[in-house]
Amino acid sequence: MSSRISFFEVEILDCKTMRQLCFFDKVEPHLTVNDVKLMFHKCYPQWYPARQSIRLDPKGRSLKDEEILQDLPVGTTATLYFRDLGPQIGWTMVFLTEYAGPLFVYFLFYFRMPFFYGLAKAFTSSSHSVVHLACCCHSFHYIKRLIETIFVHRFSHGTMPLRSIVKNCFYYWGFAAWLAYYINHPLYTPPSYGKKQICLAMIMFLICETGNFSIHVALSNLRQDGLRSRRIPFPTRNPFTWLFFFVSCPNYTYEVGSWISFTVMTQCVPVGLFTLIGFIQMTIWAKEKHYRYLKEFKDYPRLRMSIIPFLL
Ligand SMILES: CCCCCCCCCCCCC/C=C/C(=O)SCCNC(=O)CCNC(=O)[C@H](O)C(C)(C)COP(=O)(O)OP(=O)(O)OC[C@H]1O[C@@H](n2cnc3c(N)ncnc32)[C@H](O)[C@@H]1OP(=O)(O)O
Ligand SMILES: NC(=O)C1=CN([C@@H]2O[C@H](COP(=O)(O)OP(=O)(O)OC[C@H]3O[C@@H](n4cnc5c(N)ncnc54)[C@H](OP(=O)(O)O)[C@@H]3O)[C@@H](O)[C@H]2O)C=CC1
Repeated sequence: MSSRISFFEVEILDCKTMRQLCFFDKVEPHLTVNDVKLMFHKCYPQWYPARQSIRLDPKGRSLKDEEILQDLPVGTTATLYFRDLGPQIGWTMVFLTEYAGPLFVYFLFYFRMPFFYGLAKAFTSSSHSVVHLACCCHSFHYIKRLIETIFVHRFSHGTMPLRSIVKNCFYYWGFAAWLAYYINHPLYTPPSYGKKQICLAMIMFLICETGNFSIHVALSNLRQDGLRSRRIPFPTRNPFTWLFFFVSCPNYTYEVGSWISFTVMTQCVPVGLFTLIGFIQMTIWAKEKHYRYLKEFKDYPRLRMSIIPFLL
């Protein structure tokens, strides 16, 4: 550590080419990585801070914005490496686009706009109660996600890569249209076991939605002090969070549960496919997150799996 140095010299090299991009002398030691990013941004206006990854090692981890220069293991001349993360989009914008889209798309089919099922069926309504129930559940799910995005989540990164939003929107918007087309189709047939199947699925759906919400609140509470670091989440007094005893990402477990319930309720193949792809993606993320917890926290509870208790 270089706590006795009065000023630093900071050079920033390109991660890939090792070319020097800029050099600052007389940099105050108490400045943070974020301050360095702002200085770098002045030299390169196209690379705003959220687009920058600043590292000590070209292949190492990105430094956190709040890390202080004098606490870094560097000499009087700090050599930092820059990587362009590509265009970024704010989280709130991302989620609003991702979740408002399916909500809107679904209604187009529910209200049977003239161009979907022909003019004769335009603006007619299904005689099956499950179709209306499915619309309520689908809308409830995405309205809940919108509310959580605005009022519950506390994200660590300010932004997300633009490419991710394209992928996510393709998935959400595309599937919303596909499954809404079949569920609201005039020839749609209700589930084989009728009311029993629908009621059971509805109860499961509500349990999973409540569970998912409870986990989001528990995760958000881990950052009540305003710090953006990751901590070990533990079960709280809310029984829905007790799934933390068994898995690292119970919010994903509940999310998959909601979509399985919706599949059972509607008995519709595209919904099942949507659920399967979501499950695969969430399993990949849950495993990555689980291994990161194990690496980062030596006292991480050993009983936990990634997404499915005792299995996966
Ligand atoms: C009919 C239609 C069919 C379609 C079929 C398509 C199938 C597609 C399936 C897709 C399913 C998606 C469903 C998703 C639904 C959701 O709602 S998910 C909720 C939204 N969340 C996301 O989309 C996750 C996006 N998040 C990320 O991409 C990452 O969190 C992150 C922003 C990239 C940060 O990663 P994280 O692991 O948290 O951080 P690090 O460990 O620090 O970094 C890992 C590497 O990523 C680089 N990086 C970090 N931040 C950014 C950034 N803002 N932009 C770009 N890159 C970033 C970082 O430098 C690391 O890279 P390396 O240095 O190379 O290791
Ligand atoms: N239908 C589908 O296919 C999918 C649906 N989803 C839904 O979207 C929701 C959000 O997804 P996603 O963002 O991937 O979920 P995460 O669990 O990764 O994150 C949820 C929130 O909690 C924060 N967080 C997570 N872990 C910790 C921790 N250990 N300490 C402190 N804060 C933490 C995150 O911050 P940060 O990560 O910024 O640090 C973020 O704000 C899911 O729960 C699910 O309901 C998600 C994926 C696919």
